Amino acid sequence: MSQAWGYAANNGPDKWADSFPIANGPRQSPIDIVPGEASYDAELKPLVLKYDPSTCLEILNNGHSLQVTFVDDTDSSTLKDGPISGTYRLKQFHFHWGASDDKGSEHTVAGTKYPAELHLVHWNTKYESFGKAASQPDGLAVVGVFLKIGAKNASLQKLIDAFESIKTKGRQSSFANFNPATLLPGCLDYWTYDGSLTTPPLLESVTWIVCKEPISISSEQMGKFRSLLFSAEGEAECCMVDNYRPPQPLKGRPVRASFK
Ligand SMILES: Cc1ccc(O)c(S)c1
Ligand SMILES: [Zn+2]
Repeated sequence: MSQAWGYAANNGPDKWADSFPIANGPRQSPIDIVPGEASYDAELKPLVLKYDPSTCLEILNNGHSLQVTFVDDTDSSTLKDGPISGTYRLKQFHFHWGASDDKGSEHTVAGTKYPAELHLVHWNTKYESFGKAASQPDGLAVVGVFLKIGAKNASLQKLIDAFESIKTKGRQSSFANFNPATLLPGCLDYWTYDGSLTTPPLLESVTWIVCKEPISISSEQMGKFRSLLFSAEGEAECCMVDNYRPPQPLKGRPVRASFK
């Protein structure tokens, strides 16, 4: 794949293995989660998420998704317990979504696709940085939250209100005092398994924590996500949609549930 990776026919998920052979590795993500085949693990702890809104730094269009980035030089915004050991710091969150409401999530639940999926990316502080952690098998922990069409979401609206300033690839703007905890569902029951980044370099360093309960997004708000562009200013406009990787082979991995 001579050109940069993306989600088009010529550079999308089916082509990623050309430049990133790990795409066919043993612990790739996302997966289809089959609740009846997940095993309840009574030893799994509740998630402990502590987020400090003052660590929120900026919102950006990186050409693949919209991303909100956090200051991660202290343990102000962290994930602990759940299936992980130690302390993982929040680095960023971003989304994956579809061109229509019948697709867009990366993980699926017994084959069901949600219109979008939120990823909260955390790195293990036993390593000195996100970059170092990202290459370690226990380096990252990503909390996945499904989005379901329903009531308008006031927390997502705060992100959407900034979209005009990040419409095109490479645009970023300051984004302060946002509390990512407001994007979490009320119930934090989850499935967990060992996987990877879902975008190149597809590093197999992620402990996935996928929440069972979705959060809501209205149809109008979903339309605003689809108004963002993959393309940079001055390029032919290409709507940022279908920026999701389809489920990958489980290859014998156990999927555990924190709930009965
Ligand atoms: C670190 C990171 C970057 C992009 C992603 O889609 C995910 S899932 C994780
Ligand atoms: Zn992601």
